[in-house]
Amino acid sequence: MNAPKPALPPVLQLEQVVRHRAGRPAVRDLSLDLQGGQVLGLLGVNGAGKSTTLSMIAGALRPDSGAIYLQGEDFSEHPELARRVIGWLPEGAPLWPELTVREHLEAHGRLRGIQGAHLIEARDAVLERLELTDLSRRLAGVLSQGQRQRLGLACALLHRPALLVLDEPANALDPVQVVALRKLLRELAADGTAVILSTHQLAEVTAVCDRVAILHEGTLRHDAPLHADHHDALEKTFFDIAVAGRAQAA
Ligand SMILES: Nc1ncnc2c1ncn2[C@@H]1O[C@H](COP(=O)(O)OP(=O)(O)OP(=O)(O)O)[C@@H](O)[C@H]1O
Repeated sequence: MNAPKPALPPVLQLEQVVRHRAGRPAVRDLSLDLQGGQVLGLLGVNGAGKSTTLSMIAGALRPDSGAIYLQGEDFSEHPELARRVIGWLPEGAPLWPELTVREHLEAHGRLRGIQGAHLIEARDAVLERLELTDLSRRLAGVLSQGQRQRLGLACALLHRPALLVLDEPANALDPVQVVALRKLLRELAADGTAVILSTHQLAEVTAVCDRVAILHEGTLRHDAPLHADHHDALEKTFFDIAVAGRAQAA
């Protein structure tokens, strides 16, 4: 009889993560994990702690306490894991205006140790996937907002990360591109990529996520599976948490 395969560790694991900003708690005691192939929607009102959480996962901010594990390894002991394991689209897709679209992708690839023919192949594949091939020689500084967003996504995807961390990925995309993005995220998940996606658009969450987490004042208030037909239930849960939080604060 074959021995059972050892279970893979979660792609991402947060254990009691705490982070203060400007002396106030921004994320409190946050624990969650994410398996390959899962798409987690992260919701919360303004200031709930979503971007702070994503920045810690991507390695741009350090937790004050608690631990983050990537593929079972302690991130604080192996910060270099971020470059290999994570693709990050920060809020607003920051870019270098004086570099062209293809130069951005080549720079991102080199930072991750991809070179030569592999780099060209990876670059051209994401250019095509994000419908940027015709813009590849254009300077980032003259791209439209939606085109910038797609370039940010292309940079995040270039090295085929196991975990995609996306802050408002549908921002500034036109409706055709929004639908294309949903399809892309579902395809990546089907290939085993874990995705964590922060947004204010409940419709984006119900369209692509199979799980939803809601943060309020830095605390995880809800973490449950989600089905595409549960939009109304999600809206009710979100408003219950947001409105109750406001009433308590008043
Ligand atoms: N650079 C910063 N310096 C000081 N405080 C910050 C900074 N960035 C965020 N904060 C504070 O940390 C808390 C969490 O903010 P965060 O940006 O993580 O929330 P968010 O859920 O992403 O909000 P939004 O939906 O408005 O983008 C807020 O109280 C915010 O004021």
